[in-house]
Amino acid sequence: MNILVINAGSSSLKYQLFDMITESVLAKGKVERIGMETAMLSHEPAGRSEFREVSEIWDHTTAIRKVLRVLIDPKEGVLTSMEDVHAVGHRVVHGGESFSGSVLVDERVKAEIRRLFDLAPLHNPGALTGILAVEANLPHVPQVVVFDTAFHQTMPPVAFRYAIPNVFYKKHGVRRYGFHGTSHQYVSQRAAELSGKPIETMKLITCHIGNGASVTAIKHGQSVDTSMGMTPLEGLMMGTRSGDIDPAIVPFAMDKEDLSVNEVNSMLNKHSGLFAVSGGLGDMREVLEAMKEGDRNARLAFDMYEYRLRKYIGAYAAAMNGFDTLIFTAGVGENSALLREVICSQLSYLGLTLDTEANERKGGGDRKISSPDSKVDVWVIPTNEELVIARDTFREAARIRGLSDEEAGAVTC
Ligand SMILES: Nc1ncnc2c1ncn2[C@@H]1O[C@H](COP(=O)(O)OP(=O)(O)O)[C@@H](O)[C@H]1O
Ligand SMILES: CC(=O)OP(=O)(O)O
Ligand SMILES: [Mg+2]
Repeated sequence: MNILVINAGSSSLKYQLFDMITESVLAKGKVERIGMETAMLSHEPAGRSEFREVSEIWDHTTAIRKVLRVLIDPKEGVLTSMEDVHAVGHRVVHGGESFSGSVLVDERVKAEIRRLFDLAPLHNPGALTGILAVEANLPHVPQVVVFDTAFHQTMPPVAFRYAIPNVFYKKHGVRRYGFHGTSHQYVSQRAAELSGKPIETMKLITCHIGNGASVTAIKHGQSVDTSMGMTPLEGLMMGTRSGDIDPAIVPFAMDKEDLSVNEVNSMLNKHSGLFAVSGGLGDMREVLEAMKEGDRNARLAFDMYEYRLRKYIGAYAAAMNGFDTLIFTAGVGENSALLREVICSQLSYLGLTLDTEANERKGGGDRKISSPDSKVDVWVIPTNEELVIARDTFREAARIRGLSDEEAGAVTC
């Protein structure tokens, strides 16, 4: 069975095609700058060189059509016909309180994703457009949605409620939802597998540190608290997002700088974080480079970023009465040995000791970076949200066909 996984943003769309017999990636790629004359498709068939094409792509329906075409292209493609796409899985950022797991797309699911546009205006509209575009191009193929919020639905009210009047929760769904759930779940399960311990006995803190960044406390396999909130703005300092601030700053800034709701939202989501403190560098690689050259603003940005993450780790240690496993994942977490080292050097009060050589060793893959006598195991585990989406989609697609996983893996039409 071949599963196409789609992660649709507002102006871009990433995809991966999996063969579920071997869980191997047959091709992956992305369409960027959707809605412009210079939209670009980059397509990477496994083991072959990347193919790029610039053209006008005005909407997601056309973008998906382009992706399907390149997948069956005689030269660049990896499939013989569109019939070879057996199911499609989508990443949807916000599932609200309605979804605690992945579901097959139907009219109710689409309506619910639409209803949640207000809570995730940057993410949910693109996802729904992606679903409708697949429907238009592949009308008979089952589609499954996997929500960033689903894994965090196990959080107790003490973690998910805000201390503001009830009406906001009851009437408008104002509460902590948490995001990156697919990634937090994947790396925690992977750490349990690699350690040979049942996850039901473990207390983990998972740090997903990419462009967007969040930390999660996972007790016995369940998310019990996480740093992102009603939207992906709360919590850690990020590339261009502020993370936690005094809420009184919002009306203050609106008043003093005469900002509208949209402007203040944009200020906090797109012009804050590393970008604001460093003076224009929103990418951690640029911040690290500038720091090396002695740039003091970049240094402060890095120090704040690290300090805030370390405070969350301390908070979640308190929330779970200790923890046994710390995981770093996503772009910064997987690649910045410096960030990991600075954080871990300040966690020695927990009996945590780093194997500095293992921490600095280059090369991807899952790796333990704590020393053998450390009281807390520290892992770097590359995240793989697409694989989780493919697995969930596979399971749902097999279920509706009444097939076992083994029978479903062998499906070729
Ligand atoms: N070698 C590296 N060292 C430090 N940071 C890195 C490195 N490679 C990538 N990053 C950072 O990872 C971030 C992007 O992470 P990623 O997980 O790909 O983000 P997203 O999926 O949210 O777009 C960027 O800030 C980038 O600078
Ligand atoms: C939810 C979220 O912040 O996602 P991303 O990190 O992909 O922006
Ligand atoms: Mg990401």
